[in-house]
Amino acid sequence: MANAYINTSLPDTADRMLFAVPKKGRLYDQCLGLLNSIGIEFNRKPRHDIALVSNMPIALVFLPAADIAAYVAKGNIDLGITGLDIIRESQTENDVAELIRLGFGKCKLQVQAPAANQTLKSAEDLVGKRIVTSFINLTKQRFAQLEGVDDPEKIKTQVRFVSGSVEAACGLGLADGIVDLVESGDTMRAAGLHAIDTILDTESVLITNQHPRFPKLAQVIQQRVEGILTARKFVLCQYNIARSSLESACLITPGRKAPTVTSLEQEGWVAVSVMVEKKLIGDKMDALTELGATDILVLDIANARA
Ligand SMILES: Nc1ncnc2c1ncn2[C@@H]1O[C@H](COP(=O)(O)OP(=O)(O)OP(=O)(O)O)[C@@H](O)[C@H]1O
Ligand SMILES: O=P(O)(O)OC[C@H]1O[C@H](OP(=O)(O)OP(=O)(O)O)[C@H](O)[C@@H]1O
Repeated sequence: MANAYINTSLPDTADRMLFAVPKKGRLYDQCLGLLNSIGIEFNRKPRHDIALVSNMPIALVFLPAADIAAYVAKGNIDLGITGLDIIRESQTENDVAELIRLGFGKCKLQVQAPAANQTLKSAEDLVGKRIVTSFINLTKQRFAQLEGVDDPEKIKTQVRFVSGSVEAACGLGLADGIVDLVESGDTMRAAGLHAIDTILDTESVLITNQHPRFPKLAQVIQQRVEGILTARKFVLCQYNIARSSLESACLITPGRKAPTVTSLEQEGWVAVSVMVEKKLIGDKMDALTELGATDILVLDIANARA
């Protein structure tokens, strides 16, 4: 019998790798920025959650971040970007392969309690009390540890699910403590809460299922992402140094593998070109200046490949 429901406005994704990215929320802008920097071109029509990539055999699928790990784990989707917190909460860590930590969406899953309550100083103080959270599984696992119980379903602490505005629960008298994501801490401070325990440090991750249908293409995406992350993490530092000081200079800037050294027209001097971690560059420049290096230049790296 013919398929009674054929939606001809849906793009044909047969023979394309399905790559899920968050459709909105905290990770959305950074994900789009990453897709752009790895050269993925697409045109997403308004209200459409599937977009065909024009320059690669990939279809992007825009999904709620909270669902992506489960789709990838089940094999419906080949590749995805989501938070580590979501992978752990949806208990999919054994069914997905973590390819790369992406360095954005960094925050902590914390137990928070009213700052004014002097009796709640650590997570142990909430054992047996009421907790509200969107992270039911991770919260139950943490309290099972604290209670010394093997089965998280058998804890005496009462853990209740809410889907958002978790921080309001204590003020409304619905909870003694909450478990939620914290980045700057502003949301919790505004709600009169403070951290008494950290359950997980999370960030966004590129994941694939254990049996990817397009392993070569997934590897290409992984390599491109790694290149962009390296480029963001390092700068290229160039300087001139007396050959007699080259050994000391190489100790200051050893590079990822080794510095490139070229001779200068000026007798006894060499030019050095080397990758340096961005966060260390100020200290390195100071040390090189002290050693007598001149013409120190620092250049951004647009892309990189090992
Ligand atoms: N404050 C934050 N700082 C950094 N990363 C965060 C923060 N809040 C959430 N994240 C990360 O982004 C992921 C998605 O969170 P987000 O709140 O955007 O979800 P959402 O799918 O938009 O849901 P919602 O319906 O609540 O908007 C989280 O699982 C976490 O990995
Ligand atoms: O420590 P902060 O920098 O204040 O960030 C923490 C807030 O960010 C997340 O929510 P989000 O703002 O994404 O909205 P949501 O409550 O709708 O999930 C989280 O649930 C906290 O409420």
